[in-house]
Amino acid sequence: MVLVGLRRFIERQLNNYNRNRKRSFFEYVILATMGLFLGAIIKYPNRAFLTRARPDLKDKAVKGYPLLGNMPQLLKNSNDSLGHLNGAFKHFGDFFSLTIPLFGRVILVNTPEHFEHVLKTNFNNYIKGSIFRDQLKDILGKGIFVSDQDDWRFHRKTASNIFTTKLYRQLVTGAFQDTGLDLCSVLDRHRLLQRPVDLQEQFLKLTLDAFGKLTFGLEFNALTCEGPNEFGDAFDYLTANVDTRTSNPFWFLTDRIIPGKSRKLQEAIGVLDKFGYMAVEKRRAETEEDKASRPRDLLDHFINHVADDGTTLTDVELRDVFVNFMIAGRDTTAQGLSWQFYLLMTHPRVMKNLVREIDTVLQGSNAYTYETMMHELPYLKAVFHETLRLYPPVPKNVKMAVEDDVLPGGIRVYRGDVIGISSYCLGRNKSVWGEDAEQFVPERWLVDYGSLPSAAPGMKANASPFGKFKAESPYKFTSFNAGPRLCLGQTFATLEALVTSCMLLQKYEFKLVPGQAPATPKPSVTIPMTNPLLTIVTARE
Ligand code: HEM
Repeated sequence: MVLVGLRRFIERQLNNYNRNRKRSFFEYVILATMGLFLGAIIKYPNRAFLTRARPDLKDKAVKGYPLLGNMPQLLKNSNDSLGHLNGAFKHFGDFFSLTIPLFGRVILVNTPEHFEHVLKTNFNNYIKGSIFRDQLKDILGKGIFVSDQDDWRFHRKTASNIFTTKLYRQLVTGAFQDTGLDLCSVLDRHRLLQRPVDLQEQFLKLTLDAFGKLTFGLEFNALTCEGPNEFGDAFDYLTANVDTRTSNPFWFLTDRIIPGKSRKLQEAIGVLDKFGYMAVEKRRAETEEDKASRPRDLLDHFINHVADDGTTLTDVELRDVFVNFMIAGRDTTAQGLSWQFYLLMTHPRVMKNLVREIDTVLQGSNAYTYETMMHELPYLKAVFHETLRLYPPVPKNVKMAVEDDVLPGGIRVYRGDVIGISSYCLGRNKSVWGEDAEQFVPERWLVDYGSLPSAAPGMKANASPFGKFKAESPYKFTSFNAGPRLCLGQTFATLEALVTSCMLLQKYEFKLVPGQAPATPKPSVTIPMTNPLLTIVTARE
């Protein structure tokens, strides 16, 4: 249709020209628009409009389309964006560049030196920025994940108050065991009915219950109540749908055009709002007596904050705190546990070693103390870290340059450029992790592994036979981020995952339901699995 119209229009113009006839105003406008369009195509033959030509990146630029740059490729590959990103690094090496309309130039980097530069050395120059904020503001509001500079400092400082060793000591012997026991009841029910269980679903319920209660005083009871999980479902819908905004710069239009999408988004956001405001309202209504009867939690710290000018946080700001922390505390650890159990079930040798370590160290007890979890189970810690290396719950991230800069290796960055970093790709980079980078090998995290006889002199009878855990530089293992914005919940998440793993592996054996396709990451801002993790659970002999 458009092409036929265009052809007729050109024919008419040629006739007019031959007959020396005057053109209408409308025809002049169309001709001028066509001229501008043609000029723009000549100016931006293979990159997005309004982006700067970068001859210095010629060999590192993914060839794009006139005016649209690399947007068509991103949209085409959006079902496996991590796989394609990883493939591009394999092709281009340590860095490459894309252009996207409205987002501008994106430079993607993939070495520890680049991560260190962006996340620490020149931290102040690389902010979340307006593109990222706009994409997420209807969900995350002005919370910690989308804030920069003073706003971010306020959130970080206020939240840091709760992440103390005292809290961790209480959690490992209290709340984490309580939710672990609830999960065991669910597994027992499935076991007795000989029904497979979706472990991914159950881990999401576990972290929701633990985090909701500990930080905002909300009893979700997701594990103990069967039936739909209103909060969890809304959350999953949003994280999956928001991810498309990173590859589609016109998301603000398409979200409205796709039938029903805008309504569904609003409904899901409404569910988060409902729970957020409920937590705030409940807390504001508490008596002094109620307050004294429970430990201070995250919401207390934010609700009691008084700024220098005497103002306190509004309900909307507290709702944003709620949503940001729920996304941090629920999805990440649950996904870490899901991928860990998947990898254990598909690597029986590792599973066997891990069960041996847990049995040796804990001797059948539930002495999940802070010290035991942090220092006496090196193989378990290695398994968890190796899982997060291959399947980081925050697999990709972007930063925006405030000023011109030069990255390691001499890569020029101009103000407004976007820097893309991916823990998923760095974790699979062979020049960083070795030829076996894409294999699941927990032993890479251990020292003295295999060199100690099982009962070496001076060794405790219940010491782990697997040596010691060796932490990596946070710029090489970036799954918890690094620098000033290092994950605030790193120890919290590690302890929750370790206690839960011990409780489950002491009691049960886990086998994948046969015939399932290999697990793959589902497109999302985090890294859920595409399909349920259907598992057969049996009691250990
Ligand atoms: C395996 C579990 C977890 C992983 C892999 C993880 C990873 C990360 C990553 C990569 C970031 C940086 C995100 C960004 O800048 O956009 C981050 C930030 C953060 N995480 Fe975690 N996280 C985990 C669990 C948790 C938990 C359980 C909590 C809360 C208890 C938490 C609290 C936070 C907070 C508050 C931030 C923002 C820090 C800041 O911007 O200063 N995380 N996390």
